[in-house]
Amino acid sequence: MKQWRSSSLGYPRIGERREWKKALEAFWEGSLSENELLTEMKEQRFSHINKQKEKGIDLIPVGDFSLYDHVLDTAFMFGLIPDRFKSETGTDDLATYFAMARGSKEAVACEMTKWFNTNYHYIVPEIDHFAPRVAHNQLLDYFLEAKNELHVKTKPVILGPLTLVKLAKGYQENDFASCVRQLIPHYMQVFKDLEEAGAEWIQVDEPVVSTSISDEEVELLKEVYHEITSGLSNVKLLLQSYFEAVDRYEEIINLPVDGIGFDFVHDEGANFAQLKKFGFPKEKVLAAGMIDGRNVWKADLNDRFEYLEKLAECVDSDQLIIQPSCSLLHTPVTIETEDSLPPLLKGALAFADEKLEEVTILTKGLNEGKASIEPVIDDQWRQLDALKQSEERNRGDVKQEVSDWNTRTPGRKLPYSRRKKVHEEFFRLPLLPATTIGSLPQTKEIRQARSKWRKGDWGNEEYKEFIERNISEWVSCQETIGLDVLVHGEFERNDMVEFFGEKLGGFAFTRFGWVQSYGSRCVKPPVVYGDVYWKEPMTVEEIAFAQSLTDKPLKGMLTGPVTITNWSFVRNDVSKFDVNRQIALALQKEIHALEERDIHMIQVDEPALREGLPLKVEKQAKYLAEAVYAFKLTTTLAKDETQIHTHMCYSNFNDIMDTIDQLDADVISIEAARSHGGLVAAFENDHYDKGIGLGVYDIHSPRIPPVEEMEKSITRALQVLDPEQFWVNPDCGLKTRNIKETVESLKNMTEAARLKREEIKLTNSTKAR
Ligand SMILES: CN1c2c(nc(N)[nH]c2=O)NC[C@@H]1CNc1ccc(C(=O)N[C@@H](CCC(=O)N[C@@H](CCC(=O)N[C@@H](CCC(=O)O)C(=O)O)C(=O)O)C(=O)O)cc1
Ligand SMILES: N[C@@H](CCS)C(=O)O
Ligand SMILES: [Zn+2]
Repeated sequence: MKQWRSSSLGYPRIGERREWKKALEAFWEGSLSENELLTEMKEQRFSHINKQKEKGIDLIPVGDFSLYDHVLDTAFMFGLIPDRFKSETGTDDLATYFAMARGSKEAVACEMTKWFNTNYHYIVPEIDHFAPRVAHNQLLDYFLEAKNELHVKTKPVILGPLTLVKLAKGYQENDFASCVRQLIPHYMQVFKDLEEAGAEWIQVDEPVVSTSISDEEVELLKEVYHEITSGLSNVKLLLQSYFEAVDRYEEIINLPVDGIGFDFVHDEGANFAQLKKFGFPKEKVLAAGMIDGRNVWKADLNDRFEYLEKLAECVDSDQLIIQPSCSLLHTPVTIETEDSLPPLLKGALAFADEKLEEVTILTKGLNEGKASIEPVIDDQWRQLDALKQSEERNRGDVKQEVSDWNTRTPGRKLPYSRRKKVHEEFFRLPLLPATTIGSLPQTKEIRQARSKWRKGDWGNEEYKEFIERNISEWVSCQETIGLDVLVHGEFERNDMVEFFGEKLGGFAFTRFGWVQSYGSRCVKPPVVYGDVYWKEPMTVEEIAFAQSLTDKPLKGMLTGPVTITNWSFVRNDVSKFDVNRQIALALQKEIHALEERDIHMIQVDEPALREGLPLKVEKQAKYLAEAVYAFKLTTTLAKDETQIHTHMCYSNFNDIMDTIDQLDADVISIEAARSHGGLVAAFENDHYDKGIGLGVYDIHSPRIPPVEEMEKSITRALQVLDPEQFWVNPDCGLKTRNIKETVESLKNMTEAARLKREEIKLTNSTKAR
């Protein structure tokens, strides 16, 4: 008699061949009708359910699928539609939904930001005139279609009210509880509908419980779940946490819900330690996240099984559900189609489908006894062990170099105050130098050219010529626009991380290993499977070529060690900090190679530095110290005249100002346009003295910002920053913008810089008189 059950928290949306992305983009371009889109999406939803069923998953989710983003779905379902999107055609139509995500002619899109410490971006709900309602119970539709057409009783998944409000903006901090309370009746309505439709379990995701939460929030959790569950009779609620150990275990396990889901992978043993110490309520179901939902490695099934046996001792039979640690949104779909990976590596990999198989294997082991899964355990262990023993994972030279640095303190030779003088002399830049962040439009033509080259339709020479033609055109375009520091445009790069992954030793890259980054945009994180080392110059040819075309300084472009680590799938047999250091040493050599070719302004991008900040406050200092160490290790050997830039975006930086300072970069460009002066305010209390470019326009929007708007933003920044330290630049790279938008916006930006420069000179000369 079967006792234990398997479950899935969420399945990747994008499809094995990114069918989801392609359908969405075809719809936005107008080549697919709304009906065709919805039909195609339904087919995909069904295929995900069927696949999970075939894998043997007992509790299959619905509501994890989305037409853009699940946070947006939840906000939309509860009618949280900002006034600017309220169209004549009705507020809950598809056009409104996509306008919130992507903007429209009439209204700028909702903000987008990082989903906890992942590289997935969600649409930030806006709570302005807060009047929640159930606009449309989409979850019920999903549940019913699966029940009626596939005869599968699924498990609806929804983002819980505390997390929804926590992730939203537009309310005062002390209105948090009131906003959550106002949502309760509407959540209850959604749950009641599902109950009536026959749902057995509803998974309510409350990942906020895995962050550092306050006493008031814990009290609110109790109140909310007490009220919600008191209105339900048959359907069971499972409160799901992930990405870390829960912060307040004792209180969480006593919430009046029927089951609690824990992450037993990313908790560093803390969930289990608390479970041992405080026990687990007999009447509740423990949903155990046993398989890592965020990496791509096969699990050591023996270890996982023994762990499960220990858990099984703590709960009654029938009370344990086995599942991945989080939604599989963060992993590629399947390893099956990867035909060009080294066999040693492929044998050790598991993507979403394979992870679900691991879940069902563990479940089988519990139900039928370990002997029933012993052959799989052994086979999997052999494959992992072969990789562990491989040369790639045991490079003495790399390990030695990292440990040699342990006795030295990385850092620039001269202090910033002296480097500044050297750089003034060396570059002779005007006041408020105007520059960009690195990438220029990655047009369809560029992507197609790369595709032809990869397929072998184009040879190396043809591709090189094509890239050089783009570089030449854009160098002269940047000169015409009047930018003071130029970039080569990153045309040769598919992605700022994957590109380096393809060139560094110890990395592998997949063919179809895509994961959703935001909306229809995907990334293909490279896999760090061995010790990382520099093989040969990776960026020098293109950058030196660009420099040869101009007398203006050319800013070389590298992706920093922390970002490469955070946006790759990293081996799990050593710490991420070790991987950071190995990558840093490889990049150190790239900086040297750039200097050898007379590139003396080098940007080391670290957009993912803030994103990787641990969710628990007590772990943050160590992470930040390691990030600073890796950055300094990368830049430590740079010559005095080399000006090191860095760039950060996609996060809120106010809380890591000290870290930013400690990086000791000569110049930082940082996203600021979307925070409407919020970041500038952070500098009011800070004594940041190095070069800084607070982004003066939002590159995510196709809108061309007028000169006056950017002038205002410079003026605002100069109220707290010295004109001597200020740089003028957009928020982030321009790869997703088209050529016209880019050129027009940059013209306006340089004009704003010029006008401001004139104004400052005039004021200074008046003062001097
Ligand atoms: C700065 N950002 C980044 C993040 N993470 C990264 N790893 N990289 C980043 O740059 N996180 C935070 C943000 C997220 N922002 C973005 C922005 C844009 C994209 C994006 O445009 N993704 C593309 C895929 C990019 C890519 O690798 N392109 C390949 C081509 C791949 C492809 O689709 N090939 C086609 C053939 C092409 C053709 O013939 O037209 C095929 O295989 O079928 C390349 O340029 O070579 C996307 O389309 O989603 C992502 C994150
Ligand atoms: N240099 C990169 C940084 C993106 S965060 C770019 O410009 O795209
Ligand atoms: Zn950026």
